[in-house]
Amino acid sequence: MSKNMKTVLTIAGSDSSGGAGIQADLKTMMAHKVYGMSVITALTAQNTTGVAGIMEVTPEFVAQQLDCVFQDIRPDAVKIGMVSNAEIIKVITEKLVEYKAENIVVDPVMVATSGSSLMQDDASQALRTLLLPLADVITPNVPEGEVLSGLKIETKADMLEAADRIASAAGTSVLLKGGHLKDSADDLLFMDGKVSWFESERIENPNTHGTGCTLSSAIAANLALGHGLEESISKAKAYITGALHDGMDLGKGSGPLNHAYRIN
Ligand SMILES: Nc1ncnc2c1ncn2[C@@H]1O[C@H](COP(=O)(O)OP(=O)(O)O)[C@@H](O)[C@H]1O
Ligand SMILES: Cc1ncc(COP(=O)(O)OP(=O)(O)O)c(N)n1
Repeated sequence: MSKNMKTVLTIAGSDSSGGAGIQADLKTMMAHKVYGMSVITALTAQNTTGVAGIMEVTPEFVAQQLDCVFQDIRPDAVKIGMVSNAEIIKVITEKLVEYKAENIVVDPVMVATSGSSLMQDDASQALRTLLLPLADVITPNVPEGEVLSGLKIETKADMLEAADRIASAAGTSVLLKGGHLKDSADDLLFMDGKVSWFESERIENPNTHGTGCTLSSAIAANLALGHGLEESISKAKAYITGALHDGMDLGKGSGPLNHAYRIN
């Protein structure tokens, strides 16, 4: 019996194709040998070609799931992904405060790479004012970074300005991911006014479904394992790069990653 098992909770949407959302999060946690738990905010009918439908869970049932988790197995870290409306964001915020949750990673999921919206328009304000300030780190991609900063992001210099702005507004660390830029796949951490780049080669692989979910879950898993934020990001970046390199090819569109890629 392992008494030292670390635990991570994902609060996110379900992806029926298993490449993003809750399914990607739990697979990533398993690959990191931490115990994964899930609070589901929405069901999506989706595959590698896009999102066909969304069924939201009621805020009351999200609260009930959170109570069940926190009153029994306390998570060492929490990852938050798809939270599609303001009421769900409000209830998650209240519960995280009530239970004094630690090591919170928020991936501000707004639009899937396939183009489908995963957040209602009125939720953006609740995200900014309620949830983002609670996070230890938030992990926007370039389009999300543009919405949160109000700036166009085309270069690494733009990334720096946008991350600075988002960090000041939310009062937390920001990992701005560079996967949507053309020439690099470098991610920028803005933490306490300090800038760190996490660099990797750009891998020519069209199968990138769920990269953001996977990265944020890997960061949460590493935080739960006791690593600091920079080390957790560095390890998560190595994991995502390895999984992309693995070259698994499933489905008719942008396929999922091999989450079982071996971690050193
Ligand atoms: N083609 C690629 N080659 C290498 N790393 C990539 C590539 N695409 C994305 N990544 C990495 O995957 C992670 C997720 O990034 P990104 O694709 O920007 O987020 P999202 O999936 O939220 O849109 C980041 O660490 C990013 O640098
Ligand atoms: C249920 C669900 N949650 C999040 C996403 C978005 O996943 P992400 O890793 O940010 O990026 P893409 O898969 O869109 O590249 C999703 N599709 N479904």
